[in-house]
Amino acid sequence: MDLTAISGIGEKTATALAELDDPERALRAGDVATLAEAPGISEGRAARIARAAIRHEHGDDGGFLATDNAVDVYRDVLSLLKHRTVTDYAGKRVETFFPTSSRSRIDEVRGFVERAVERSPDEAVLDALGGVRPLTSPPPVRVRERCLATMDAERYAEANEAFPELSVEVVDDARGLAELARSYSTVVALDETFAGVDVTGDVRVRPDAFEQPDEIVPERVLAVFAANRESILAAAAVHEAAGETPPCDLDRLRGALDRLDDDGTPAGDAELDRLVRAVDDLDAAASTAKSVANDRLRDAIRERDVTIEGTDFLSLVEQGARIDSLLSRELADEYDDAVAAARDHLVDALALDENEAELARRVFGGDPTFPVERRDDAVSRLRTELTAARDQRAERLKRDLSGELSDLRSPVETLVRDALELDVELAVSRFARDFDCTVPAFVDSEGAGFHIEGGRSPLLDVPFDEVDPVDYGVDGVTLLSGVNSGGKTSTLDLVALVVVLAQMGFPVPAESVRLSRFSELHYYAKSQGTLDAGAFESTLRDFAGVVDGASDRLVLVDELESITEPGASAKIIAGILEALDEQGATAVFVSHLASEIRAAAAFDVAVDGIEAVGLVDGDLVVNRSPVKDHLARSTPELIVEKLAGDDETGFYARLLEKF
Ligand SMILES: Nc1ncnc2c1ncn2[C@@H]1O[C@H](COP(=O)(O)OP(=O)(O)OP(=O)(O)O)[C@@H](O)[C@H]1O
Repeated sequence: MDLTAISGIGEKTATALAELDDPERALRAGDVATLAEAPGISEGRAARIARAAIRHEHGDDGGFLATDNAVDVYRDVLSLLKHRTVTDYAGKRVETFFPTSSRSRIDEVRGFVERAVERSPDEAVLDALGGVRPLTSPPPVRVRERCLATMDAERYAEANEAFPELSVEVVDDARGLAELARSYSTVVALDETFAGVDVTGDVRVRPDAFEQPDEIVPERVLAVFAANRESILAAAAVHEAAGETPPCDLDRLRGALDRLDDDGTPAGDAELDRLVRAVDDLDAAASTAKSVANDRLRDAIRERDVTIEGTDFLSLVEQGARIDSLLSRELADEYDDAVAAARDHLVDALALDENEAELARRVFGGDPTFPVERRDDAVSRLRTELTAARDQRAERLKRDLSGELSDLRSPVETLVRDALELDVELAVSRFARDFDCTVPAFVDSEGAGFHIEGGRSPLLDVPFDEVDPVDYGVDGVTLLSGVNSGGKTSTLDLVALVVVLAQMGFPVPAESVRLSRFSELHYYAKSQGTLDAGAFESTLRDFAGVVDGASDRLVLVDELESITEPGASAKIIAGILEALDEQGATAVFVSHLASEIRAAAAFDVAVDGIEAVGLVDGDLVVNRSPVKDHLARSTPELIVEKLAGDDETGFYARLLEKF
């Protein structure tokens, strides 16, 4: 697939996406998390790219939301959905849903929604979702004790690229390998030619290194799991709380994570802990052991009477012989005791095993001296042994653990991705439940318009459970009249909302809805007062676009008359309605000038009305559902009618006749 064929994806983005394992799948699935793993692609950008790819696949030109006000309605829908997501991921992912005229796209989303609304939002699941994030790749960890070796310059470059964690060295022959083995704990030779070469040290010949990177650098997979531990555990908790079958054994996964430290090193191994401590404490323990020996020997000397023969005394005084010579003769047992105490201390303090204890014993002993000295060469030999044992143990544990985690890597990717997707599905399900939604029915015949029963907009400025259900249906071109504050604007908003949701493939907040699959939505909200000549001209230009273009459009316009003086407005609106009628568009124009427009129009314009059923304590009681083919009485008319009721002068009756 040529990614640059998708509008909005340039060469640079296509190159970044090509770094992913399967960019086409991620694009098709709207998998924002995977797309955002491409270098330099944020989640927001990933959502836009996914949207562009979906449009491309379904042949959608992106023109459905034809006006700013239509876009605003879509934005409102997105925020209702986002409000019901838990993770940032799902917040971005819902942006991959958009209204369209493409039947295949609408059907695709309806399939997804059908599954989603089956989900019952459960507090425990929502809680667990709070800890789930898309998996991240930590920066490469530098591994100093291992290197790669090759004789081939090309392989050298490849290895540098594929293994940023390791040094890569060029060698000429087996001798080169042997030299490297003296500086590194492990040397991994990449060339087949080294197979069978006998070199001292830990040298492994792995021509398959590029296919098995986790075996060569077990730190890599360990780092991924350490960096994403919380998210992985949260995703596991989500599966359990939701009763979903996880893609791997969760106890095994948790067991493996328990054996991993936050810094990506193996944890919970008593033997490794012992060796780490022994290396760290070796110097301090050797010094303490020396003090133990000297304290003991000093005490012994203090308590002893030493008899010295005259010849010995003379040789001490005359020849400068050392007092130590007396030690071996007079205090040999005490010296041995002191040395034994030092050795025991060292072995106990470092919890050394049999072989290590053997080396530790060499740290003290030899010819008696006072004070007792430690043998630094023996300490350093012991250190070398302990360090090698520690590194080998760590390496083996790393390899074992990374082998186990490598097997879990792909199931864990699925585990986290499924948990994040569940968040999206739950948001859709909560939306559908919160607003008592139903699945709308598309009517295939052109010009079928829309028919809403029991529609309730969650965007109104009253709590949702106080919204009066509205029934309204229109095919063709219609004027919507009605009392002030009767709900005309709210009705247009409801129609726009229902159509946007339906054409996203989503359920709608109504008892039932039938509608055309509209090609475009043109929504013009009420303008703020009379426009100056320039703004008026540009509005008229806009409407030239509205009346010219794709058929089967839905045009919703709120009180266009306010753009200029009433007389001119009525004529202009009548002209626009005529053009829309000729095109077979579905249109609702809210207006207080219904009679005037009707009189100016060359065809029989339908007029619906939102009627006040009366005045109670000065407040209008309104039937929010427009009455078909009915010019609603205006608020002034109602008030005059009320005054005429108890009128003795005849003045109000006279006014009433004017209506
Ligand atoms: N279906 C409804 N259920 C409950 N309240 C509603 C409903 N529709 C409208 N309202 C309330 O009536 C108020 C006025 O509605 P709206 O602005 O739609 O009336 P309007 O007929 O367009 O008014 P105007 O003629 O002044 O432009 C809304 O702010 C809302 O509080």
